[in-house]
Formats: sequence, structure tokens, C-alpha cells
Amino acid sequence: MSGGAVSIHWFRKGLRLHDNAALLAALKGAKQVYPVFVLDPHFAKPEFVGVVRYNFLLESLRDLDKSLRTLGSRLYVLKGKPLQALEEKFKEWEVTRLTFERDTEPYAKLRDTQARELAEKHGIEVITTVGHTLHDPEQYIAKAGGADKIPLTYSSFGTLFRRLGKVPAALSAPTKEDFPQSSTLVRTDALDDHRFDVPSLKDMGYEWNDDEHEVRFPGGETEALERMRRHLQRKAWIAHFEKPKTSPNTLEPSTTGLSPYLKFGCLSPRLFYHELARVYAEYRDHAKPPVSLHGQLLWREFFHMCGYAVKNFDRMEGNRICRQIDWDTNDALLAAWENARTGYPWIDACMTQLRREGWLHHLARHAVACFLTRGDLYQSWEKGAQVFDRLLVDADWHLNSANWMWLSCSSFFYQYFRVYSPVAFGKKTDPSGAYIRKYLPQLKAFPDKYIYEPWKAPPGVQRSCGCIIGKDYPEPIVDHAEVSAANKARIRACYDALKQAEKAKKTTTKDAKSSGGASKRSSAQSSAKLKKTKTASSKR
Ligand SMILES: Cc1cc2nc3c(=O)[nH]c(=O)nc-3n(C[C@H](O)[C@H](O)[C@H](O)COP(=O)(O)OP(=O)(O)OC[C@H]3O[C@@H](n4cnc5c(N)ncnc54)[C@H](O)[C@@H]3O)c2cc1C
Repeated sequence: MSGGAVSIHWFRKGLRLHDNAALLAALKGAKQVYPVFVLDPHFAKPEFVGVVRYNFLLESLRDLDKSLRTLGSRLYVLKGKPLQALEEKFKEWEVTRLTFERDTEPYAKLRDTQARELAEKHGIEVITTVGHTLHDPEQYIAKAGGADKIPLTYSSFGTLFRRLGKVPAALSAPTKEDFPQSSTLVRTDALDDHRFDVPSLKDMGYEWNDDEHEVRFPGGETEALERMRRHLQRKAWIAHFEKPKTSPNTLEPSTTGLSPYLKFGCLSPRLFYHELARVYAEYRDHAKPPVSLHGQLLWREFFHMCGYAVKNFDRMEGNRICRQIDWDTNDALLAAWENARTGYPWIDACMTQLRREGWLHHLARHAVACFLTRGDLYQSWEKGAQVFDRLLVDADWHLNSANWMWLSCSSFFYQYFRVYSPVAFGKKTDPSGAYIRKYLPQLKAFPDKYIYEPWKAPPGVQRSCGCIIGKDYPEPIVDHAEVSAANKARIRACYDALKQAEKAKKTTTKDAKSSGGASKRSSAQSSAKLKKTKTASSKR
């Protein structure tokens, strides 16, 4: 074949054709383009990635393949370790250009550096772009003056965000015409080569059980765009959306439900941002951050920046912004929480929805995260984040870690004395417990009066409801009033100890300075720093 590049566009996140700068770079002046996704069987394990999310991924790949075929191309799904799989194809396909969207998680950053080195060793040009966030996380850091100077409150992040200027416009998807000589881009035999087809769940070692799981969010760009457009048609709803006013226990999501699509990049955050702006332009009194939908995208942006800039963001140790708290370790309590066996119907219904659908409303996430950590069970937020990371269809390393730190009062939010009640919280928006009745059918016959506290129902009522507490459904695993009071005292003691340590450090530094030898070493304990920071808004 004569002149022009032979490109691999490597899809990882960014599973879309619209607003895909790296894909467009692959197409530019190319004589051949291979859109590739590498499935690493190492991660295709229910203990790492739950079946609901894996199914979403495969559906998204199928959708991508279908869309590419309408352009005369296809998706090439390779299996194996990404670097090995790519290197094989570099040689076989005589590749001259590799393009991909930059990824910001620690594992992905290392993988991408190695991929770049490997490609360059083969003399392959590498083009990377940013498309998973509104702005490049590097730009925030540069503007802030370094990774250790990034803002750690939402309001100061808002200032930094504005200093970066306009959010870049979303790019259009390539059309058939953008694929130069599209009919020759892909050898026709490759279109029928089933070696590269998207595998089934079963092929990847997963079992789907209709009794246990439900597809609430079908994967793919097509579905993402349709969902976004459906929401955008409800202009007044978009314009006046205020997150704290949405309900955590409606039977259909009361928020957009776009998180799985943003997580996998089936939907460009820039496209969503600009589409929202068009609606806002029609309403003078539209809602504003932090509670508006733009505000939600800014939370996403803020936490992505933090996760990118702060080392060990997904753990307590060595994480400079995470307060060190003396969490307990009790596997039985953790298992009861994870398996919806706490005896608190509101908490157990949420955990059932999570396992079944891979999704929970934000405030339901608040409720179960608070319950596991500072509220009731006093287990480490890291353990809870790991469970979420496995079960959520929208599991996102940055957002999950950040929100768990928030809810456990380890970072961003410090009002440890404000604890959610596992009884009263859900009742506020769903007094008759329709949500509990859906996810915990064993309780469905209980009168409204007892649905949040079935252990209070007299034995005769329990018998007539066909559910004996302690036999058919657990007794409450802890006494909320008792443990939450004790936990508040424990967190307060941790905060006080950290304050003392900070004070002592300051005195030592002052003494060292006055004796002429100021220590510049910033200890890992600066993670415990108790600056009088303005508490970030709890309205989100
Ligand atoms: C303990 C805990 C863990 C969480 N883990 C994740 C996670 O792994 N992945 C994830 O996408 N979200 C996570 N969230 C944030 C939030 O709950 C979800 O983004 C939201 O519920 C998704 O529903 P939605 O798309 O309808 O949100 P909408 O309210 O419609 O918001 C639109 C988009 O804004 C972003 N967004 C909204 N709220 C937040 C937030 N608090 N932080 C960051 N971004 C936000 C999401 O991308 C969301 O899709 C977590 C929250 C908590 C409390």
C-alpha cells in the first residue's frame, strides 16, 4: 500500500466516536486504521470487576463495533496483556502511529508510559489527547503552581476552574467522509474475521443470573447520547436541578443516571457540559454549582484533579490529605454490610440495589458509606471503597476514593458530629418504604409503621407478615444510638490527637528555626494536618 500512516487507535475509556480527538488523530492522513480494544483476562474476574460492570463494558464495545461498521470499519478486540497484545499487532500490521486518550489512574499512567516507550522503540509515532475531563488535570496543577498547591475545597477549585477559561468544545464524531477512502481503510476480509469479535460474558468467565442482576444501564455510546438527549428535552428539570432536592429512594433514578456512561467515556463530559449550558442560557434563574448539574460535573472535575495530584489517593497511609483515623477491623461486620444483612432495612435495601444493578443514588451512597464508617460500624473507608469499586457499574477510582474520604470525614468534610440515621434518613423521602419493599421482598408485608424498624413490630405482626425478625431477617447488627455516640467520641479523639501532633510539630519547627536550622522535611503526618480550613460545602 502506498503513502499514509497505519494507525492503531487504542480504546480504553473514551468508548465513543463523538468528541474523540485521539481517534481523529488516528484517521488523519491514514491509509489504514485499526480501532483496537484490549481485554486483559487478568481483570475479567468477578472479584475485581462485578458482572454488572463487565456486562456494561462488553455492551459498550458491541455498540462501538456496530457504529464503526457503519463507517466501513470495525472494532478489533484483542485479548491478553495490553503491551504484549499491542506489540504483536505493531509488527503484524506494520503500524506507524498509535493514538489513545490519556488516562490518569496510577495503574493506567504506568501502563501508558510503558506503551509509549514500546511504540517508540518500534519507531511508531504516539499521539495522546485528553478527553475524560473538562480540562487536562495537568493544566490545573500547572495553574495552581504545583501538585502540592492544588485547592482542596470546592469553592477554591471553582476559582481555579474559571482561571482555566472556556471548556473546550466537544468534537464531532467522524463521518464516512472523515474516514478517507473508507472502503480501503479496512481490508474487507478483516470485517468478517471473528477472532476480533467482542466476546460474550461467558467467554470471559462470567455467569449472569437474572434473579440476582439487572441491566438498569445498557452500555454504549448510542444509549448514552439517547439518555442525555431525553434529559435535555426536560429543559425546566435540567435548569432547576438541585442535587440535594433529589430523592435517594425513588424506584427510577431521580438524577441523570449518566455516571456509567461518563465513567467509560461513552459520553463526553465536554459535550454534556456544553449541552447543559445551552439549556441554562434559556433560564435566567437556573440552578448554580455546587447543586446544579454543572455543579455535579465540577465535583467530578475537582475529584479527578485531586486524585491525579495526591499520591496514594485510594488509601489512608501516605495520603497527605487523609486524616489518620483508628478504624476497627471486623470482617463479620464488613460482610454483613456488604451482603445486606445489617438488620437496618434502609441500609440493606441500598446494598441490595448496589449488588443487583451496580448503581445507587448519591445520597444512598452517603447513607451506606456513613453507616460502614464513622456512623455505625467504624470500619475503614478503604474497605467500603473496595466493595464499591467491585460492584458499581460507574466505579471510578478518583470519584470513589474522594467520596469515601468525604463520607468518613477523612478529607474534604469534617463535620463528624453530623451522622445519618439508618432509620430516619430514608423515611424522609419514602415514608411508606416502597423502595425497601422492592429490594427486600421478605419485608414487603410490614405495615408502614414498622418498615424501617421491623424489629419493633410485635411478634403477632411479624407472624402475620410472614417474616420473623432474627430468623427470616436479621436483628439490627448494632444499636445505632449507642454506637454512633461512641464513634463520634472516637473521631473527636483522633482529631484532637492530630491537632496536638500538629501543634507539637509547629513548636519543634519554631524551636529548630530559632536555633538556626529549620527542618524543611514535610512529614507524612502532614496528612493529618488540621488547618482551620473552611469546610467544603456539604450541599452536593
Ligand atoms: C461513597 C461514594 C462513592 C462514590 N463512588 C463513585 C464512583 O465510583 N463513580 C462515580 O461516578 N461516582 C461516584 N460517586 C458520586 C455520585 O454518587 C455518583 O456520581 C452519582 O450518584 C451518579 O449518578 P448520576 O449520574 O445520576 O448523577 P448526577 O447527579 O446526574 O450527576 C451527573 C454526573 O456528575 C458526576 N457527579 C455527580 N455527583 C458527583 C460526586 N459527588 N462526585 C463526583 N462526581 C459526581 C457524575 O459523573 C454524574 O454522572 C460516589 C459517591 C459516594 C458518596
